[in-house]
Amino acid sequence: MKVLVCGGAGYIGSHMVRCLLAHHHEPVVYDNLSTGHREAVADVPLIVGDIRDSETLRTVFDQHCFDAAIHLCAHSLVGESMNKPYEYYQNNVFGTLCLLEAMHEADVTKLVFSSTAAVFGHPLAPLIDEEHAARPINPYGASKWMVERILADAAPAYGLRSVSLRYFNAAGADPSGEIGESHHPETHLIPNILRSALGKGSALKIFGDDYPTKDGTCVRDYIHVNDLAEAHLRAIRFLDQHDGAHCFNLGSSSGFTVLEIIEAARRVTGMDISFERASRRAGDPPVLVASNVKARVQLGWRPAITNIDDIVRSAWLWHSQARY
Ligand SMILES: NC(=O)c1ccc[n+]([C@@H]2O[C@H](COP(=O)([O-])OP(=O)(O)OC[C@H]3O[C@@H](n4cnc5c(N)ncnc54)[C@H](O)[C@@H]3O)[C@@H](O)[C@H]2O)c1
Ligand SMILES: O=c1ccn([C@@H]2O[C@H](COP(=O)(O)OP(=O)(O)O[C@H]3O[C@H](CO)[C@H](O)[C@H](O)[C@H]3O)[C@@H](O)[C@H]2O)c(=O)[nH]1
Repeated sequence: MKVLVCGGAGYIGSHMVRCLLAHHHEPVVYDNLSTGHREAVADVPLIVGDIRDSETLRTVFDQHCFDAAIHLCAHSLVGESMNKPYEYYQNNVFGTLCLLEAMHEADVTKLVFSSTAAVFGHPLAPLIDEEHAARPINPYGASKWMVERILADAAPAYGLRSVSLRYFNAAGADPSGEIGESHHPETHLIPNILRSALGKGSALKIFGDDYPTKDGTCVRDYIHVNDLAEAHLRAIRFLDQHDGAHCFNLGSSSGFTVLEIIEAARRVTGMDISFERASRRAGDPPVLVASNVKARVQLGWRPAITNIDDIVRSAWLWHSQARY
């Protein structure tokens, strides 16, 4: 397959590109490099462009015959989205509409979209399945939910086949150590812990230790980035057999507290990682854990890397020798 990977120079996108190559597919990356890295996709065609630039997109679709598109572009920081909602809706909703229109004109009918656990807001159940109500509590989650709604309307109107993959917490890095997570500023927990172990960045802070969880810190479902990539391939194959708009929650179905992740990092690095206790971060739900039953049954997907130390170890390999 020839696959357009929008946002392919980013953290998850660059792992997606490697996964496509490993399965002998042909990825073409489209990315404005706002948070992505040219070095992360050195071996594949990279078109530097913005999804909101319809003219450039049209040229790309004229020049290539794609079997499917994977759309990972977004602004994706929850806290920032509270202060800059226009920018979030502009990039995440308007940008997606530009891509969808270009796909429609080019008759590309299969899309895998990066959605998020943030569509659920404050969860009402310990394991979140696809029946759980979507009630986002910040503009980032709302923008992703709006796109899911647009995809549902696009199916009967234009015949667009789509899968929205709601990632829980993407984590880890490719075992080659050649690509990994590199955001500036970095807000995610595992990179912040490992950077702190390396003496980089500011002191590690735990945001809130008074949540109703076993040790008072937030629980998250960490899923290896290569397992996420694999799910996209399965989603494209699923769309060969199914029309309509579909969604799947992608997680491991087990949760770890912030303190447990720090413990895992201590075991992996052999270092004593110090931290400060800070107040809660606005918009953080106490617990977010996926039920992955639907993805297992309908996509035949199951995470291969489930041990939290293995996930943290793969991230450590990257952070201890990060190339970009
Ligand atoms: N990292 C996570 O834990 C997580 C969890 C849930 C959902 N997601 C979603 O997954 C996707 C990828 O996340 P990531 O962590 O790899 O982020 P990232 O910032 O590393 O990657 C996003 C990529 O999209 C590009 N991009 C952004 N806006 C663009 C535009 N208008 N035109 C062209 N390129 C553009 C960026 O340059 C970057 O390469 C995002 O949509 C994010 O919302 C991520
Ligand atoms: O330096 C840090 C960083 C994070 N945390 C805590 O660690 C947990 C995980 O935080 P991350 O920032 O790593 O991840 P989030 O769960 O906030 O966000 C992730 O999941 C969201 C879905 O809820 C979005 O999709 C988002 O893009 C994705 O990064 C949270 O409780 C957070 O408060 C800290 O204590 N210290």
